[in-house]
Amino acid sequence: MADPEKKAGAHVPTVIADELHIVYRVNGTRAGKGSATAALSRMLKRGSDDAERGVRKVHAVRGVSFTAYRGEAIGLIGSNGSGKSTLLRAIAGLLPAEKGKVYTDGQPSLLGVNAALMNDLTGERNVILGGLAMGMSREQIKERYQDIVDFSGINEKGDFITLPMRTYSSGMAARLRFSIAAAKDHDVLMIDEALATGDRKFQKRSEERIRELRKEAGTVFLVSHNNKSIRDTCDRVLWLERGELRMDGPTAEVLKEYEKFTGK
Ligand SMILES: Nc1ncnc2c1ncn2[C@@H]1O[C@H](COP(=O)(O)OP(=O)(O)OP(=O)(O)O)[C@@H](O)[C@H]1O
Repeated sequence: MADPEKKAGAHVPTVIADELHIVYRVNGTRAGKGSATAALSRMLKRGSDDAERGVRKVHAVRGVSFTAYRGEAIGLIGSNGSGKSTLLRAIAGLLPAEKGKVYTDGQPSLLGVNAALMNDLTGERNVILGGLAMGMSREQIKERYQDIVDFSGINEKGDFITLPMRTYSSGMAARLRFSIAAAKDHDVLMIDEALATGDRKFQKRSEERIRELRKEAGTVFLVSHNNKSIRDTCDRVLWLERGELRMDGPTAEVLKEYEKFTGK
């Protein structure tokens, strides 16, 4: 349950990014990349600089700073490859900062379209696993199990929850992932494009749940290319372009500029 004291306190920071830089290192970008001799020569060159060893750097996030507060729903927008998913993964603690820092209050949860559930296990087992992975107790999961299944709508077209997840369509799998993640009250919940995958009816339900999660005093980040989803759920938007924060402000203002930029 959300802490009522935290709830009452307006402007409590939950995530602070301070001049954050994220750099990916990609191995094997020189000729003969896959061969054993290339691997051996890389090992022998240990200690020399990255470029010599055939390591390419991708500077995905460049000096991003912002502070997110409790009760905010923040949209992350920007063209393909602008660094949105990278920024979320860094906030979740899945990627190290090259320079700068991320501070978070509580454990942020990242819900991606690719969030790892086990394809060979049934939906039912995945609900339990996912719940345990988020730190819920078996009793809490039992209590919320039916709500999760009902919310996902997986059983609307037959008893699919007892079938392995590999038999689900991509939309059904995304719905189940969202439903599992949304069953818990998160301090910081980050959603990567999950809404775009469900059908319109499910999108509406998810948007409703995002609004509830915000009321429960958490902070929600939503990455989406769907400006309507952003408009309907977020009150603040961060616009990234080429890894830099181009604009940070109220949804209407930022979307207006972004739509000018994309020519819509
Ligand atoms: N694992 C990785 N290794 C190397 N480079 C990566 C990796 N993942 C992403 N990148 C690079 O980092 C940059 C930012 O990618 P990111 O996925 O964060 O963008 P995005 O804004 O989420 O894009 P999209 O809207 O297409 O999902 C891109 O240049 C991409 O090529």
